[in-house]
Amino acid sequence: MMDEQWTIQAVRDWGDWQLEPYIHEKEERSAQIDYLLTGMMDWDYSQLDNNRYTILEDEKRLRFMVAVRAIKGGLPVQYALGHAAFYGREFQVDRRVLIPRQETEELVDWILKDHSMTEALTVLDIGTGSGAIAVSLAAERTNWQIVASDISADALDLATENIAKYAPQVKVIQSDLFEKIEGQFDLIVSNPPYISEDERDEMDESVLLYEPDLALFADDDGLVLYKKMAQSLLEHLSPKGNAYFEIGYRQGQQLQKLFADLPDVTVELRQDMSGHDRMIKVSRR
Ligand SMILES: C[S@@+](CC[C@H](N)C(=O)[O-])C[C@H]1O[C@@H](n2cnc3c(N)ncnc32)[C@H](O)[C@@H]1O
Repeated sequence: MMDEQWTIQAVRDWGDWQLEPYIHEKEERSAQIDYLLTGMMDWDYSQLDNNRYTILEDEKRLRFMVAVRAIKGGLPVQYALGHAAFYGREFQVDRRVLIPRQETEELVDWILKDHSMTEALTVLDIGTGSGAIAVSLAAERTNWQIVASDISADALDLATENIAKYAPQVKVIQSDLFEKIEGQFDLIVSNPPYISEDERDEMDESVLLYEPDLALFADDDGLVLYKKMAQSLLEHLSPKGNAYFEIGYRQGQQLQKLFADLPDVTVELRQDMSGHDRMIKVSRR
């Protein structure tokens, strides 16, 4: 039974009022509400603006209200919606995987700018999570042979859905770093967990509460997985191959040194759009 008629603008205002005590900045509240509505309606932002006085069907209004209540409890909007935007595509996400971040899009961009479609490359993505990196590369470079790996079977179950949707050619392997990986690759890419335990206090509560620890934290000041990958990197990187890593903004100097100690490589450190050290490329000479 339909009790009330709610326009899009009315639910937007309701959402804003609900979230005000939790998300203090108006702009941030509006961004989350509009992200939720466009995602639910499968609209772009101009459609949302043009449909302000459209009546929202009851089932969608209830879904929106449930999602807003979950966001009030700290649930990231992408988990509430069930998907997140990454490099122009919507990836299914839930609490099994990290929500893919903008900084990681910059890493993908670096790789794509370095390598055109004319090169037929083999690629390994270590710690694929939702599959965001592997799928984006595979969708943009359809002739590349790409393996997506993760230690987490749960993450790989979800990655498999994103792979099926956008890039069914990507192969999936469950592996602790290189443990189950055979052979060499022209490109190795990884955005491993790199947050040190003592950074917990600086982190958003919603990240700590909802995103998987396995995707966030690493021992040895967040460096342990890079150190392990460095040990086997040259065994798995083709001659003239390149490896790209996302890194924590305080880890640039240490990681540059770690990789530069490998024989016959060059190392390049790059900053993200905010000017923080964020990515490293290791090239075999
Ligand atoms: C920071 S998330 C990155 C997810 C995705 N690649 C992205 O950029 O959005 C790190 C991923 O590494 C995985 N991981 C953690 N330890 C690992 C290990 N020892 N071997 C392989 N994957 C690991 C986690 O399960 C998680 O999916």
